[in-house]
Amino acid sequence: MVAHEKQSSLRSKQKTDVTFGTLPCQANANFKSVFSFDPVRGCCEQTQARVWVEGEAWNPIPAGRASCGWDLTVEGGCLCAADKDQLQRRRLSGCPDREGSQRPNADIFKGCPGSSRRWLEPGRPSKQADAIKKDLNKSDVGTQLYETLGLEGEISLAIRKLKDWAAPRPVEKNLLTLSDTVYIQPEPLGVVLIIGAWNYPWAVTIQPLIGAIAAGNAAVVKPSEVCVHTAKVMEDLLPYYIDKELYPVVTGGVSETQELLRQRFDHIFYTGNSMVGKVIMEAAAKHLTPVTLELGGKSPCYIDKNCDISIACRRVAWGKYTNCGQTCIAPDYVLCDPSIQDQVIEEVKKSIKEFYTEKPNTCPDYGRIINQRHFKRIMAMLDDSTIAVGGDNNESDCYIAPTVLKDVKPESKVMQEEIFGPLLPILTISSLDEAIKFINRREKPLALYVFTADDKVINRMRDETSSGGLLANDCLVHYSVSSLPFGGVGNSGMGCYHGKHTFDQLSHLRSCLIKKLNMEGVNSMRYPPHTAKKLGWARFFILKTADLGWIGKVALLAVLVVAAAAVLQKYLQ
Ligand SMILES: NC(=O)c1ccc[n+]([C@@H]2O[C@H](COP(=O)([O-])OP(=O)(O)OC[C@H]3O[C@@H](n4cnc5c(N)ncnc54)[C@H](O)[C@@H]3O)[C@@H](O)[C@H]2O)c1
Ligand SMILES: CCCCCCCC=O
Repeated sequence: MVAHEKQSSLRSKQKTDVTFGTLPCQANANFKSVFSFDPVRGCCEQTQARVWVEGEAWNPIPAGRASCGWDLTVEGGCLCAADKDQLQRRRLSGCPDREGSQRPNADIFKGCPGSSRRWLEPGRPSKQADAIKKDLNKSDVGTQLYETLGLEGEISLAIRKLKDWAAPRPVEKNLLTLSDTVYIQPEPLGVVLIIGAWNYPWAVTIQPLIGAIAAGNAAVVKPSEVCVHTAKVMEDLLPYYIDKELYPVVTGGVSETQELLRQRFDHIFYTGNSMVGKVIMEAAAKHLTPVTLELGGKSPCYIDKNCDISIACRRVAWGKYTNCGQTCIAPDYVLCDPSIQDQVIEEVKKSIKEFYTEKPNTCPDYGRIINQRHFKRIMAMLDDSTIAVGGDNNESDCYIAPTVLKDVKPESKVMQEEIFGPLLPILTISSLDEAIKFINRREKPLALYVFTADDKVINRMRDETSSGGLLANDCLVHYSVSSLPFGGVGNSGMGCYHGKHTFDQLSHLRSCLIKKLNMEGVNSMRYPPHTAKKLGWARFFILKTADLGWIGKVALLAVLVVAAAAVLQKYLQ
């Protein structure tokens, strides 16, 4: 189905919302507002679905009825519907350890039918790699290295850790709640809209999806239309491996995305540029929908005089020219002392040759600019700068050679926006202080790179600047560490993901305090009539004991128990 047909079918389904009364088991039942449910375990008691049966009020779906229908609703409209029994059967088969497990459940990633894992298995003829070759000239190995390897890692991490992530998380208590059970219970948000970008189309679109599924959400996946071939393959392949009713792929461009954005979701996870990020946030605000914005910007790279320039430049060249510079965390520009500029140029040049040969245009590991619009945008940045290395290009092939620009001025074109292409401007500054000032005068970047042998320089950079991530003596690799929250700050984004961070980002961390109905005496200090004496006790319990350590609290509790026992004994005599 082409994009606009799909959209209009979605729209027409939305209109039928409240009269969606064709459930197999109960013809007179209608659904509304289904946002919070457990698609992995299919636990109907926890759904917030409401069912209306003639002559009755809207009620939470009771177990018997829920088993006949399953509905994902956006803003009072039905986005897609599936038979829940069928989903359940599909998930259960081939997943022997599922019995009694916690929700959500990692089985969806294991060898179950519908598993998202098999399409990532290396060695399979890969439609993804073919498509991505056409879109960005990424090699098969490059696609595995930069796109799918990380996804495999995330899936296997989710399989290993999901039980822990989803389990109740006990928290520290104060003295007043010492006998209560106090914990955080992660729960699914509902339906997540994932809007992907084109530069690493699998990585940035599927990685949030893994976390969304792990956290027990349904998700609408909207790949970037800019990577034409990959979007098509994603649309074709995903429903084959994971449930299309719970994780539908919606393809299309700006108007389709805007149509999606008019709907109500429980979270929007957007990856792309900061300008569109504002559009997303504005649309989300209409429904008070929380957003994760994975944006970009100009990530600075400071090369200190005091470092191995050759190694630094090899790492910078790798970070810059991978995927032809179209990486959100690519070092955008270099700041260095004038005395090392020529050496930096020479070393980057050497690395370009080492990685991509004398003729990068014939090297299978060197990518292409995504399209001619971006080609023209990048080429226009060269107008007022001096090329030190590279500069060759071919519009028909969207080829721009790895390029280094020297003596670049802050006001030059290449410094006005994120480059997102294979141009490396070098700007000379006279000191670390000046570098820090330069960075702080601009928007907070997604990544900040510092190359130095001096820990003090690293510490100063860390303490006196702000950025999504900070890397010393390397580029890009923080992206591959699942335990690090990946995301921007300020203009480079909000929210974060990877590993458990995605799970948390796409869960509601629900505060739970479970008290027993006994020990009412302890509560008297908060009940009216309020008195100074009661306030004094409240102050003591809440404030004074806050600083006590674990042992202190137990000791205090023991004293209080003994005192209470003494009082009680005296009272009973
Ligand atoms: N932080 C990250 O993880 C990360 C990863 C990749 C890319 N990026 C950033 O993304 C940018 C490049 O991506 P892009 O923005 O060119 O990607 P893009 O053009 O593919 O746009 C991203 C998504 O936004 C949608 N979109 C575009 N215009 C829209 C509009 N007016 N209204 C609603 N939706 C719209 C597109 O359909 C697409 O799905 C760079 O700034 C890069 O740094 C960030
Ligand atoms: C290990 C490098 C992977 C880089 C992926 C970056 C995604 C953003 O553009």
